[in-house]
Amino acid sequence: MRDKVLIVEDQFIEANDLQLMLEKAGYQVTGIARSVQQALELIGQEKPSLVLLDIYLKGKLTGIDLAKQLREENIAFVYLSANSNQDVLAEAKATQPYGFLVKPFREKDVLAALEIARYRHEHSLESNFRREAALQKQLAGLNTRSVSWQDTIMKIGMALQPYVSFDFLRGEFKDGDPTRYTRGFLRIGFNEYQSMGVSEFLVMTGLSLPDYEVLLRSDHADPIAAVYAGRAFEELCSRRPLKKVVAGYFGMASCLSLPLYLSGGGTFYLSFYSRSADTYTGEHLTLLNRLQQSLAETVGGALAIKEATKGLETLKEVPLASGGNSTGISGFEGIVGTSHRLLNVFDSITQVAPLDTSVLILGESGTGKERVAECLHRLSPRKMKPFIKVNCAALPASLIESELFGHEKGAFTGATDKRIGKFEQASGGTILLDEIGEMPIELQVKWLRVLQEKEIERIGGSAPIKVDVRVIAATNKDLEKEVAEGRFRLDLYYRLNVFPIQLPPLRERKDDIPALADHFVRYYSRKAGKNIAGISAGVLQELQAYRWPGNVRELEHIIERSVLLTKGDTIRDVILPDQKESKHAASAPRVKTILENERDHILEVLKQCDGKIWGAGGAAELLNVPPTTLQSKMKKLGIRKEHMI
Ligand SMILES: Nc1ncnc2c1ncn2[C@@H]1O[C@H](COP(=O)(O)OP(=O)(O)OP(=O)(O)O)[C@@H](O)[C@H]1O
Repeated sequence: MRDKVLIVEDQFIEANDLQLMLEKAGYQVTGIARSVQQALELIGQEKPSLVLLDIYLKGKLTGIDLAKQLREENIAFVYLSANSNQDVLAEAKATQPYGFLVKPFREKDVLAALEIARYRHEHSLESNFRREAALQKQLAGLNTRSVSWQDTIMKIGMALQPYVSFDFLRGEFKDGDPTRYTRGFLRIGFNEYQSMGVSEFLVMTGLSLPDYEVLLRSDHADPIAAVYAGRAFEELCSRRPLKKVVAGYFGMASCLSLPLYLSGGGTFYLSFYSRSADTYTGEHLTLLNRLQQSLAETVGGALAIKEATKGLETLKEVPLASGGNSTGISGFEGIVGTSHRLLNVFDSITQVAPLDTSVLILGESGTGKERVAECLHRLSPRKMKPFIKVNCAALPASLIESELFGHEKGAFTGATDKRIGKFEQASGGTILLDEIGEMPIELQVKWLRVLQEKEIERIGGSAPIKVDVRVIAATNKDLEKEVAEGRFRLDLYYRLNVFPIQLPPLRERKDDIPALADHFVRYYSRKAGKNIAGISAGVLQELQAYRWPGNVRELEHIIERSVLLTKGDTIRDVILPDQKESKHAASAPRVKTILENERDHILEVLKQCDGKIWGAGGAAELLNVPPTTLQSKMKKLGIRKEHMI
């Protein structure tokens, strides 16, 4: 069946050119609309599968207004735009388009954009269906019979968390006594929540019961599900002071409210709050609206049980986290931290790990992208199969192809044997393409074919080989910028970007620094055979004030170094790059070279080991390199025995 495309464009000539172009390529054009109004009429008559959408149109409404509606109706759309200002582009991007074409465009750009849009739409639809089915199953399987109503709300919240992420969830039954059936759940770990009834809420927020009751009476809930972010959230808080208390006390920045109409009468409200302003979108509303009935049945059942078993509540309060040192969550081993930004990453991992979808991990260098890729593999049904890593930046362009796809014997000079490429080695498992932004542009087109057709061809091979591999790509580059500058193919970017996971830089999750520092102190202290218990409060303050351009990797190196230099049982001094520069500023304004730093580091370790290189407690062991390597490095760096004392 031919794909149906609607063109929404007020420039007559451009719209006609597009129509000719599309029809020539085999698309069926369902019409040309010059305004949002006209577009809606045409969609009403015949639903297109794709819309090409200009931002500026005739009439008051813009393409961005129409885009919001298209999202709700699940119709894919690609923006056509002349160079617009940043604000308009940001607003357009927030509607999550399936592509962007900047005028003037060539025919092949239009056709490629439509292809990509269709692919992405099918994939997101497919994964949405799978997600929703999984969630429905989980909700239906909730055992609400033997637990209290609070436990039921908590279980619902936990089941929804990967899909509708929240840092605070409030459930309340508004009809009748306002202090009954009200519960808040503050997220304090991946699967840990502090449950609070009205009295705990009052203690925490410092409100008196009479004040609370006054606030409750003026708190008129929404009759339909709604999302509030940015100015709308501020406005909501000014209208509804109870929301303001939650936002102010727990630091929330957006909210999604969902009324559940219970069959036994009355309405139960679920309010999801997030510390990030951009958490909730129309897609969350669509999902929750579809789940509304089953949620209402589950909650209604739980409240009815409560009536029948008054006094039999068994909710176990989850204690507040005591600044734990690791997530302790199975599958996330090795990833330390419980900041809300990191918990959101865990939610995304939980959501996508079991599927076969490609994942693109984005984040600055040292934020833990490789760790996340390992988790995705470990939590997937492919966990018993290989996990193969390829660092695209470390391979010379001439070798990448044979490294990835392998070669036949005699394929080129020097190919004396057949070689199985990394892709085939990962068969049945997962391949991580690290530093994907460095992949040479000539190879990108081959890679695109592999993703599309799931088959590879060895160099010198005569036939393609089918392979079943899940692809995870990672980069610290801004791929959209790379695309704009012609270094990365747009089509490959869209193929990879089906499920992006953005890792926050360490400076945006400083609450994780104490746990990370503690983790590294214990690890390196054990490794060096020392007995260092922790770091002083002053050092911790310095660590929290620093900006961490090198992220967790930099923190790890600094702690490792401090462990080696510390004599007592507590780290009381730490040399951070800025500090080091300013300490040396007066006497030596020159910045040290990497080799000089390496020399200093080796010397410090050698001094600490009294010049011992080999064996237990020797410098080679502490530096985790073979003794022969250390000796040749020392020679190269001009380190001699007399320097060590
Ligand atoms: N949350 C974390 N908990 C514990 N260790 C971490 C965490 N995040 C990163 N690390 C450690 O920091 C170092 C860098 O992590 P990783 O190699 O995964 O980063 P990356 O983002 O892939 O970096 P690059 O872009 O430079 O390849 C590793 O030693 C890793 O173990």
